[in-house]
Amino acid sequence: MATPTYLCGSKTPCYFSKSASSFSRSMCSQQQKLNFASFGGACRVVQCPTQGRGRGVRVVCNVQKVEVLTRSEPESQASEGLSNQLSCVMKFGGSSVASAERMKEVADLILSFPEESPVIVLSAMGKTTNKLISAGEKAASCVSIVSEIDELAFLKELHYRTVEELGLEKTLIEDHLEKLERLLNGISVLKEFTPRARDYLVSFGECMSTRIFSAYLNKIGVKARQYDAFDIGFITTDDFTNADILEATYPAVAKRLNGDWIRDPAIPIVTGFLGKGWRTCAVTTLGRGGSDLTATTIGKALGLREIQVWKDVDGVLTCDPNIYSGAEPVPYLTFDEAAELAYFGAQVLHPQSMRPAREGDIPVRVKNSYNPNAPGTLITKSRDMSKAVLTSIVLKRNVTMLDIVSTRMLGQFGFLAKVFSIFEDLGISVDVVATSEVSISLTLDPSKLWSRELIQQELDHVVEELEKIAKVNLLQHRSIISLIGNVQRSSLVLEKAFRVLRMNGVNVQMISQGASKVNISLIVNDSEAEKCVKALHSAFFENDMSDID
Ligand SMILES: Nc1ncnc2c1ncn2[C@@H]1O[C@H](COP(=O)(O)OP(=O)(O)O)[C@@H](O)[C@H]1O
Ligand SMILES: N[C@@H](CC(=O)OP(=O)(O)O)C(=O)O
Repeated sequence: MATPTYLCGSKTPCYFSKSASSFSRSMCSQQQKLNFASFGGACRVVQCPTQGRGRGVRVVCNVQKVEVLTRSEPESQASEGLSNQLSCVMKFGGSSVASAERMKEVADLILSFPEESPVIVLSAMGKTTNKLISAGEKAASCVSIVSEIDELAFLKELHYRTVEELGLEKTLIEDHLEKLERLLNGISVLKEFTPRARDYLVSFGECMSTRIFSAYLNKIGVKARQYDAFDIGFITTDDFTNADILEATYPAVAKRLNGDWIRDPAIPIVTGFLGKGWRTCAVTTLGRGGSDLTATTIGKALGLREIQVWKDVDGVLTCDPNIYSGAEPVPYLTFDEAAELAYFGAQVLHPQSMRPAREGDIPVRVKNSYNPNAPGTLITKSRDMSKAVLTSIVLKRNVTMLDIVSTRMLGQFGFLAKVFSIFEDLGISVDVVATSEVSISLTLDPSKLWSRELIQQELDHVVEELEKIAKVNLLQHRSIISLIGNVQRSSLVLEKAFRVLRMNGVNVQMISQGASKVNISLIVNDSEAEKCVKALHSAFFENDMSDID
């Protein structure tokens, strides 16, 4: 490690200043090489202890110009360099905090924005949530000796190794891992894995990742404070595995985070994905990928300047990179576009996450924690649509479609109302709809069905109820291809899309372009869907568009 040269040529390290928020370089007489008590590659507001004006001189470094010489052990008053207001949210998903190495990189990344006082939202490490769910399923079904469940051993090893590699105490997560094992034992005895137990079980992932990361920041001298979302006012419905945030959350979260920040500034490290059911007071989860929603909720609650969601891709892409590796980042999106995209299956954002951001009118930036210099995607209320045709193609697989034809003659009224009241009574949400006076084609939202794991019984029941008033044709294994873009130019989009589909021998079974100004949905067979997405991507994003412009 290079020998540090301290601020103003001092032989002792510089101290972090109290409440310094402005830079007064002129106060520092010597402009030589500075070490601003850097941590993790970033520099912060510091105080010069030896400079002529004595302690209390406030200096904010210009990060670009500062040469970082050491990762010095900082002084206890590190947090005092933080500004007097929280400024943004930075959410890091599981892929961003999958290992000790990644956590160090994320810490460096956060500290490379010294002008920010962020709220950090973290997901569970890597695939922890999946592992917890399969551990719960095994405990409930086949395995009687819980300690033999592979996933439990994996999670223990991952978390203890991470703690060790970060130079932290095992005790930090020991309690959680012991409690986790006891919980799995309970599930194994009962042979029952209810949605409520499932939410409590998966909460261990975020509870541990945030404790580890917060302890690491404190270790490197950045004052941080861990929060469990269910303890700081994230109040939700009691819909375990898919809970909705309730309004009371916003003032409660703002009061807690702002209050603590004003009293004793420390970077808040909040568990993503989790809440507390308002009736049951039990831990709930916000649906898979729900940490994005935690981030936007905090952004709105605190009225922050920006919400950043850090992923493992260069932003929202023109299609799922797992379907087509040539997908390109989309630089700008509106909240409406992003919401449709997420709702119709783009895994990159949680379907509900745009709502708080839109309500609070807070820009959301999707960035790549593996490639921070990539510009990412900026999501705002509006953007220049004059040149926009198609923004992104989204695929939602394994969708169930229903063709419902009234058994009565033409001219009857109330048919649509009757059909939809059946769905309402059964609590099933409908995705895409196309209607005539006597027939309806629609698709059912699979996530709603999956989350309650009642797929077949529920479908049978739906059909049974509908058959009282109509002929019903149930079609499974369908896909929705959503063309997200400028529906003001729908004729162009449709002309090109249908030409591509015809050339690929694909028949569209249903089409919907409704009130949404940004989405045209096409239903095709699951087996043809990927081929369609690739062909559409190639036609819209890789070929010359002049023939349709
Ligand atoms: N249109 C899309 N744009 C970007 N990523 C997408 C898209 N569709 C699917 N994905 C997938 O979403 C992943 C990122 O979302 P997610 O796994 O929730 O990230 P994280 O765990 O970091 O929050 C990407 O790795 C990519 O495979
Ligand atoms: N850990 C949760 C919540 C989440 O948001 O995760 P990620 O940000 O890694 O998608 C999940 O896997 O669903």
